[in-house]
Amino acid sequence: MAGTNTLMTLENFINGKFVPCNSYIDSYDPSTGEVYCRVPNSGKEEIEAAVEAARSAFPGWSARSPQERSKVLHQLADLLEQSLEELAQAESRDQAGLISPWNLPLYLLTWKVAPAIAAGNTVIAKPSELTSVTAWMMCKLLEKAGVPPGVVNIVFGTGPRVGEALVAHPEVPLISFTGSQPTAERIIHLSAPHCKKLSLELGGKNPAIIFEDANLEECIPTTVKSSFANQGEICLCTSRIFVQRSIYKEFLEKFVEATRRWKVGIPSDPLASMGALISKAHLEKVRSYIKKARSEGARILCGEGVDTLSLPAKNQGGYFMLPTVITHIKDESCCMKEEIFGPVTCVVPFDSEEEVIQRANSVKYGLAATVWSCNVGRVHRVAKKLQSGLVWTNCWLIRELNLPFGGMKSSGVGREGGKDSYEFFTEVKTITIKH
Ligand SMILES: NC(=O)C1=CN([C@@H]2O[C@H](COP(=O)(O)OP(=O)(O)OC[C@H]3O[C@@H](n4cnc5c(N)ncnc54)[C@H](O)[C@@H]3O)[C@@H](O)[C@H]2O)C=CC1
Ligand SMILES: N/C(=C\C=C\C(=O)O)C(=O)O
Repeated sequence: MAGTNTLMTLENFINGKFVPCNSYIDSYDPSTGEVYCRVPNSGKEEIEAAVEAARSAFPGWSARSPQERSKVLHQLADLLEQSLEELAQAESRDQAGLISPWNLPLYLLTWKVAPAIAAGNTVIAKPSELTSVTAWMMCKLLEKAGVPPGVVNIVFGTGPRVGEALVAHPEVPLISFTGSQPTAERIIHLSAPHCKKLSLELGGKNPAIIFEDANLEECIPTTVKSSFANQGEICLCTSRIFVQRSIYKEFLEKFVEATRRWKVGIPSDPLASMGALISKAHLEKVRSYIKKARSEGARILCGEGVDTLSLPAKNQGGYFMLPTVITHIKDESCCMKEEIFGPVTCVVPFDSEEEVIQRANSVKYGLAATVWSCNVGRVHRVAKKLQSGLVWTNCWLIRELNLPFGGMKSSGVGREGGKDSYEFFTEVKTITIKH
């Protein structure tokens, strides 16, 4: 870090060294709306240097045995664990290549970096310009962990400038990206001339299907969490809740009551379940969906425009909003079709199993779904018919990192995690020897 007034100033990490940049962009603290850090505005020049570093480091790193690489990764994991509190503090401040988004910054970065280098690759990572701090903090641990210079290079900056320079570089053969579908389209376009290998983890419009025999005592708190965890800014969050008509009224009353208890607060508030959204522009985008729903005749049962949010004076400029529940909305509404990526969820009734499967599958996305029922046969039947890369039944976000992770349809291409990451980050070679 270089000191500039009181603002934290990040530097790129290339070939094992922190390198300053010619220009910088401001990064905002979402809980106050104030600039708190400057992030390198890197471009082609920095990508050239990072590619050269990664290329030079590759022969040595890939020649090491898996056991040697594993030792280094375990050392890095231990160091990250020792810095957990510091990293959590930093991430709650800006919360938020391998091209990663802003919503789970360090998790999504390490989720890609670890399997890539474990398999013997060298990497260039570009974290989101909105949440770069914890990636930069991790760079400080790489040398200590024994990661040789050039094996992990981190270049900060915007998507159109440095992201595109990385994606289009002819010597970068493989891209793992998590983010939005329009950006994925651009990455496919830019990488097509080089036939690059791509892994794309994109958005979702995830349904929760709640049958009349569901255990509501478990289903309601879990569905509040699946809708509003991390401000609804997780690609796996629920945003369409289908409830069987016979329990619709009871479910809604209890769900709205539980949503009102989902406390919005500042990062230091230990009772808060939800903080500020990532940016002013994103907050406005999320609010615009609620406005649209209202104009279509939908009802807002709690949250935005209905309840009052009280915040300390210094956080009045922060990007906060209340968790919001929408009902009386048509399946054709953009709120039921598009990824909002905020603390907004729609609740609608259904009558039959066939009908709800068809409606749940009627969007372009196919990432995650939950199914709630005590009938084991039904749970299996429905889970099988859902067009969804991940289905949780009577639970949400139970994660085993070795299981395949990824979506169908517009939710992505490929799977990551365990064996799938290993296959993505390696090439199979067939050698036929005649003797
Ligand atoms: N995992 C997910 O499903 C995520 C979905 N989103 C969705 O995307 C919407 C917009 O969020 P953004 O942060 O703008 O997502 P984004 O897709 O624009 O950004 C994700 C990453 O890609 C980079 N990027 C952007 N344009 C690029 C380009 N042309 N070439 C290479 N890299 C590029 C960004 O700098 C960032 O590191 C959200 O509202 C949400 O709906 C956002 C983040 C994660
Ligand atoms: N990829 C995302 C979340 C992953 C969560 C998990 O692996 O459990 C995302 O929100 O972009």
